[in-house]
Amino acid sequence: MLRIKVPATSANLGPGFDTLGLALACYNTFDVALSNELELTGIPCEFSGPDNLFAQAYAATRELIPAEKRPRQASVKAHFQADIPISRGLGSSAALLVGGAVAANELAGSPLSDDDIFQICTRFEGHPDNVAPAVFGGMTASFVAEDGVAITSQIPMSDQLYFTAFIPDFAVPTAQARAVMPRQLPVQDAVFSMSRAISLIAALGPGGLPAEPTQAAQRLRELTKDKIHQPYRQRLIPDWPELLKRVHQAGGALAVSGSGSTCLGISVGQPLGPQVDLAGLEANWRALDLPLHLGGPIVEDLAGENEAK
Ligand SMILES: Nc1ncnc2c1ncn2[C@@H]1O[C@H](COP(=O)(O)OP(=O)(O)O)[C@@H](O)[C@H]1O
Ligand SMILES: N[C@@H](CCOP(=O)(O)O)C(=O)O
Repeated sequence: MLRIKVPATSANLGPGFDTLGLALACYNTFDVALSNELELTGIPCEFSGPDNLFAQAYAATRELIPAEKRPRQASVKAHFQADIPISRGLGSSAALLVGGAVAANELAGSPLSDDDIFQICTRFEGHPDNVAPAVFGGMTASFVAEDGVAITSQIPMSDQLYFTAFIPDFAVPTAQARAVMPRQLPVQDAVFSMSRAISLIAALGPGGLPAEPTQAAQRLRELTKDKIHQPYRQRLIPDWPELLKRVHQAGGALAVSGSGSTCLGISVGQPLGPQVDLAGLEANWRALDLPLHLGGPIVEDLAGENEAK
């Protein structure tokens, strides 16, 4: 029996639509073993059939394993402990895909590389920005080349940064949040976001922000602005203007996390969770101060012996 822990991810970081993402220390944990039949436990029953994303990624990854290394047992039993909230913009779908792909690979003795896992899961997810940090950890910038190959780079991060997930009690499925975006954009809106995304990458690196805390917060607020997706998605989050005001008063910046509904707070020097009052908003919100997760998914052999051997 193997235990696989895959981190939550927060994509876009404001202006880096479908490009930037980071891994956060909140996990989906999958206890997995080879089996002749698919058996998924610990999940809401509406998500437990063969179209479950974990099961789909498992099956697709297994097919890519050379026949001589493919385990004889055709399927997997997996128990989920899913701490990543579903359809809240924290990469729950990417975590399931990566969990399934890593399970298939590990139970076959790891014939595939991390990059293979990244390619398989990106094809399912349709964009690489959650899958890359879920597979490689830290903060990543990613794109899919014209030949269909996904490419990612790790971005060095300052250790002075704090990330806070403000999570509401309502879901926004990614498909819905993509549907509210316009099909075409004015060039000046694209430039608005592109210029901030590039400067944001530099700003989040070691020594990338002004040393004076008020100026650092001001710079982060400017660099997390966006005109590609946030203006449209903020309308799906009725508390956005008030939450933004409170986060700014607490000295932080705020971006829609992935496609929402979670909003990601970024601050320098101290976490925002204890500083931001969440009372009196329309929705019920909770704040989770989450360290960056570095490295890939965590794999532990619970039985001391991998069944594939
Ligand atoms: N714990 C889980 N168990 C089963 N399916 C899940 C789980 N978490 C996520 N999913 C799948 O992922 C979908 C949510 O994906 P999406 O709307 O992109 O949200 P997110 O922003 O959380 O990735 C769900 O509809 C379901 O199919
Ligand atoms: N770039 C995607 C990211 C979706 O992230 P999720 O965590 O909401 O699945 C988008 O903005 O649609």
